[in-house]
Amino acid sequence: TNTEVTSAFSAVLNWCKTVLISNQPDHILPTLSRSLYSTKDDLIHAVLKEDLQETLKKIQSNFLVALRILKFSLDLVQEFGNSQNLTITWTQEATKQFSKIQLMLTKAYMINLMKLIETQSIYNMPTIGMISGRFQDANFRSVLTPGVMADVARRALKSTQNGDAQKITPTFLVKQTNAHFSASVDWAFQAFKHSKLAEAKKHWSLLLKTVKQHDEHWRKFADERQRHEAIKETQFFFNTTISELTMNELGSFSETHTLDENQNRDFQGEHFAKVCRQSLKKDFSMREDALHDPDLLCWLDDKGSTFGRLMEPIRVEKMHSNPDLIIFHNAFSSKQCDLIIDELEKMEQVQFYESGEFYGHHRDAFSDLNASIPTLNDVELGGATAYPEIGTFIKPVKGTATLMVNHNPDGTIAQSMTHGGCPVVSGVKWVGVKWLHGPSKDGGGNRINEPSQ
Ligand SMILES: O=C(O)CCC(=O)C(=O)O
Ligand SMILES: [Fe+2]
Repeated sequence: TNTEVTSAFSAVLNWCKTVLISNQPDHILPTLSRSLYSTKDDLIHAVLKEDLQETLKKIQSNFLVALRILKFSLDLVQEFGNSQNLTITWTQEATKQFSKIQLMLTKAYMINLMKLIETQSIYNMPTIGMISGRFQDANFRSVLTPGVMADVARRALKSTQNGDAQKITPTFLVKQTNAHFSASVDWAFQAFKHSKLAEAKKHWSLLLKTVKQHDEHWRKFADERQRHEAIKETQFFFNTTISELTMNELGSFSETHTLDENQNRDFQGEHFAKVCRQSLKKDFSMREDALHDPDLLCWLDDKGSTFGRLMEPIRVEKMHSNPDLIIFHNAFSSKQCDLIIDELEKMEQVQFYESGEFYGHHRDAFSDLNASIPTLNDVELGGATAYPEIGTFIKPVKGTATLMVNHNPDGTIAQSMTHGGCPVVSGVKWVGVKWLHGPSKDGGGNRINEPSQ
């Protein structure tokens, strides 16, 4: 929840109000208004009319902005407050809230850092490939901002220059960035403050330069074995440290973030990563040996009508037999996809991923049901569904639906249908998950057409 942000903000506003009502010196107001509003009039209007919804929304959606405002206000109190003799309570309150928010930020920051590190490990991808084009987003969200990226890169580079490049493991990065947390936030502030294009570009090119240098070192040390070790280390650190932080320091902020058990990086985890890496490079979804497998075929499905045959037959691709894994390439129109997102969201049957988010390899829990996974948008980069046992992947293309038969004919869960969502690198991913009774269970009610020669 955003209770802390809201009450911290109310504390700031109460102070503003007192300042305004008690006719404070004119030079306080422009400074104050810069932190929240573009003009002094805006500030006076908002505070006196108590028309604060918009500002609250702005602040609640971005901890970095909230933190900046609070930090700024604290400076103001220190500078002008004592002479006004009205700040003791407010200062105490604001300081308390300020530190809470900072902790929340630390946690959000570390989670994002983990996403970055995991994504980089899975794809073995240079950082530079992960950050291009993301600056636009930086004003409104704290997910993988240039500040986070720059910090990772800066710390990695620094350790490289000190001659301990081997220490560039996720644990090292997390420890370092945690210790130097405030420095990285400052960097982010600079980026926000100078959000004019020219300034942004300057920051950006500095960042890119640093990142490039880091990547050269990353490549050197990124052989399979070392990454595998590094990921195990990360997981340990992540599970212990984050939950300690949450329990001991965040108090009422109770949401704990732990990695899904299924994301245990066993040998198959490396397969998952491998298939994800392939998916970034290739455009087709058919597995490598598919052309020689008589069971795997592509055909057009006319949905049982002449009209369907003429107008819009579905292109069907069979990726695996016994049990079946089948792609329906043009199952939905773009408009239908948009509607489906709305509908499934209400039923909580839609899965949403942002940059760095993924769903580790797993088997779906119901042995008697099949999964249909409609892809509801196009993803800029990443986000394929990987099948490590089969050694194939399905790219997320808007309007495609995958049918996955989750069970063997005897009803047991099919090992071969182990799957997971690869990290989204750029863009977002919406997929629906729909559970269906399949042909082998209900005797053919939903039978899909077999290819007709
Ligand atoms: O996001 C994906 O590609 C897969 C989603 C999935 O496997 C699930 O929701 O069970
Ligand atoms: Fe699944």
